[in-house]
Amino acid sequence: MIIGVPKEIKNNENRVALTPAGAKELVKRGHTVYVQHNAGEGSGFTDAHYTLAGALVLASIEEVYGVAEMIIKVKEPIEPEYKLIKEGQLLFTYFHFASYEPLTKAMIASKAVCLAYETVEKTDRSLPLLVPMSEVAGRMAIQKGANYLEKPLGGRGILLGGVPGVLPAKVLILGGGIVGTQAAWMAAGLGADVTIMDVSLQRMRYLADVMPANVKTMMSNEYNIREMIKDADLIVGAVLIPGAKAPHLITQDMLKDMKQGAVVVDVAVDQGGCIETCKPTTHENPTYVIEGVVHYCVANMPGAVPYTSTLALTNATLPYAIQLADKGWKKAAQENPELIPGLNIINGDIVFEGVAQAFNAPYVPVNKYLED
Ligand SMILES: NC(=O)C1=CN([C@@H]2O[C@H](COP(=O)(O)OP(=O)(O)OC[C@H]3O[C@@H](n4cnc5c(N)ncnc54)[C@H](O)[C@@H]3O)[C@@H](O)[C@H]2O)C=CC1
Ligand SMILES: CC(=O)C(=O)O
Ligand SMILES: [Mg+2]
Repeated sequence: MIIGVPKEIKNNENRVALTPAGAKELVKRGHTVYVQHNAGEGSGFTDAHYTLAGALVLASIEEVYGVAEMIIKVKEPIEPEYKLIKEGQLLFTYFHFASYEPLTKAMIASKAVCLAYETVEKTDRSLPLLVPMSEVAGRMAIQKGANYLEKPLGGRGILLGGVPGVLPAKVLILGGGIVGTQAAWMAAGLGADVTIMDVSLQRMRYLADVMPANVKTMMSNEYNIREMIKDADLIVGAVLIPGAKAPHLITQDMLKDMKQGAVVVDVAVDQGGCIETCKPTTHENPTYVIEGVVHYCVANMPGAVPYTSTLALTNATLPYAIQLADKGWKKAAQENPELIPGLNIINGDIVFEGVAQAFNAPYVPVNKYLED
C-alpha cells in the first residue's frame, strides 16, 4: 500500500503519526511510505531519519495527499486539508466528529473512508488509541491547572499542595476514566485535596481501592456537582461517552457559584466539552475568563509535549496501521472487530451512530460496507 504521512498543521501540533521505526516496519512489509518534508521535526525526527528507515520524503502536503492510498495523521484534517482528500482514500487519525459539524460535512463530501483513532474499541470497551493521549492530557491537566491558578496568570493564587499549616487546594475531577485517573495521581502527588466524580460505581470502587487517601470518590449527578463546584479551586473535565458529544455537566449559570480565580481545564473539549462555557482554544492562546473563572480548553494538549506523545501514540497506532496496510481497511476490519467502531464515515455515509445523532443526520449501519 502507498502510505502518506503529512506534517500536522494545527496550531502548535508537534506530533507526527509515524516514527522512523514505524516507517521501517511498514517498508519491511513491502509498503511504500511517503513522509512530508519536516513532518517529524517537532518530535525530534529529521528527514534523514525517515530516509534511512526506507521512507521517501516529499516536499509538499499536496504531494503526500495526492499519492497516498492511506493517510496516517494525528489531528483531524483542518480546513486547508479538506480539498486535498480524495474519494476512497483511507484516513487514519483522530477526528472527534461529534464536536464539529463542518468537519463531518467535509468528510461526507470527500467520500473518503474515515477511521477514527478515538473510537477503535477493544472487547473490554477500552479505547486503545485514545488511552495513550488521555494519559498525557490527564497528567498535563494538573500541570496546566497549577500554573493558571497562579495570580499573574489570572488564577486565585493558591498552591495545589498548600504548605504546613495551610490547607491544600481542592481539585474536582469530572470523569474517572483515563484522563481523570492520571489527573488524580498527579494532583494527589502534589498534595491536593482531590475528588473524582463518575457515574460508574464499578469505576469508583476501583479508584477507591488504588488511590491514596487524599483522593475521594463521589457519584456524579447535578445535585452533587452543584455542591462541589462551590469549593473547587481547580476542575478537570474528563467525561466521555465514546464518539458522542460530551454532556454539559457545568452550565453557564453554575459558574457564578464558583470561586473567583478558580480554573477549569476541560480536557473533554475535543468532544464538545463537559463545561458549557468551554470552547476550543489553542496552545498559543489557551485561556479566557468567564464569570471570573479561568477556562483552559486546548483540544490538542499532547501536541505540546511531542517527545513523549509521538512515541506513546505511535506505540499504540502502529499495529493497527500495519493491519490496514497489509489487508486494506475492509479485510482488516472483518478480521479485527476492534477496528469496526473506528469506522465513522465511509463513502459519504455516517456509519457511527453517535455522530449521526449529534447532527440529526442519517445513519447507515457499518455492516453495509463490511459484507463481501
Ligand atoms: N484535549 C485533549 O488534548 C485531549 C482530550 N482527550 C479527551 O478527554 C476525554 C476523556 O477521555 P478518557 O479519560 O480517555 O475517557 P474514558 O472513557 O477513559 O473516561 C471517561 C469517564 O467518564 C465517565 N462519565 C461518563 N458520563 C459521566 C458523567 N455524566 N459524569 C461523570 N463521569 C462520567 C465514564 O464513566 C468514564 O469513567 C475524551 O473526550 C477524550 O477525547 C483525551 C486526550 C487529549
Ligand atoms: C485525543 C486528542 O484529541 C489528542 O491527542 O489531541
Ligand atoms: Mg461545550
